[in-house]
Amino acid sequence: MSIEIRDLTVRYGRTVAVDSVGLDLAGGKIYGLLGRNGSGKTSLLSAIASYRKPSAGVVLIDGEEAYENPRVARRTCFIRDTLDLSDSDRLRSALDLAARLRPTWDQPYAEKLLDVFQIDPGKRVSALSRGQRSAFGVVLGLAARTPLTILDESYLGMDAVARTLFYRELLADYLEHPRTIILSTHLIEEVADLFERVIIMDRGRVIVHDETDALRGRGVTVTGPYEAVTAFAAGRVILGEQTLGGVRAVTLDGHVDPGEIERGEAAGLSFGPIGIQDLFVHLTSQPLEASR
Ligand SMILES: Nc1ncnc2c1ncn2[C@@H]1O[C@H](COP(=O)(O)OP(=O)(O)OP(=O)(O)O)[C@@H](O)[C@H]1O
Repeated sequence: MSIEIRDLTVRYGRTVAVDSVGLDLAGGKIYGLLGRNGSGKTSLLSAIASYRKPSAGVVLIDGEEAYENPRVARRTCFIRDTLDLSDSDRLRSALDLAARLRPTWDQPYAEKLLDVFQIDPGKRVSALSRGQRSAFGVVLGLAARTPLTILDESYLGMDAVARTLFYRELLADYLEHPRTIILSTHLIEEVADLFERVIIMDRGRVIVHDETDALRGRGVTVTGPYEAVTAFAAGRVILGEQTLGGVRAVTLDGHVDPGEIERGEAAGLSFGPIGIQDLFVHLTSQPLEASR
């Protein structure tokens, strides 16, 4: 399902959680949504999933306004850490309800996932550990097979084995049943290979929306004699820097041509890539004035 977001604002009283966001998401891809605590990820996802009425702006899903639209709701699944279940619910009845609500629900796949995550559906929600709760959310999200599936920090509390199983299942099921999946996370490097595109939020705004591969090639570190590094960095966007004695290291935003790297190396500079995690940290740790 494709998503068009126009001028979307979500406010809580005087707090602006999502600030005039515009975003076009083509269908059939896995998107990673990154952002620091409080940057507005859950608020944006809640508006996309129609869990929250936009304060201003609109979300269109396959061209239809999403809010209070039953056709869109049936085809959308939003899993957040509260699970939207009461503690006394048995997992079996939550699965039955999910099956009734979603025409795309796949019960045999749900049973398989319960096995994979070793969850007993006879238990009550209150009897689940933190990681099992998250895993149950993943079961509900993946087995729903909805054309739009949104998983908000679904890995919370899961151990490394459970997370690996989650990523493996997500990718395998997506390849068999392509759909639009949005995954919010703080574990950037761990899941970056899953995402086709990455969206980065900072203080209510979308500051990056790009192919994951393009982001991997964005940004470079340059290290070498102070004067040579300074000359190379002139006119470029510096995201971070360190100086030790006569040696300066800078992290630059943007692409650097191979020819420039060759000339830089001849001048005694060394170049290195920066990972998506580092790029994220640099882009989202700028002071307010610098980021606007
Ligand atoms: N129900 C609410 N009432 C008042 N303010 C809220 C509410 N929910 C979120 N906020 C505020 O809106 C802003 C964005 O919060 P949001 O939960 O969308 O961020 P987030 O990126 O999902 O954060 P995290 O990574 O910590 O989960 C924050 O300043 C938060 O305090």
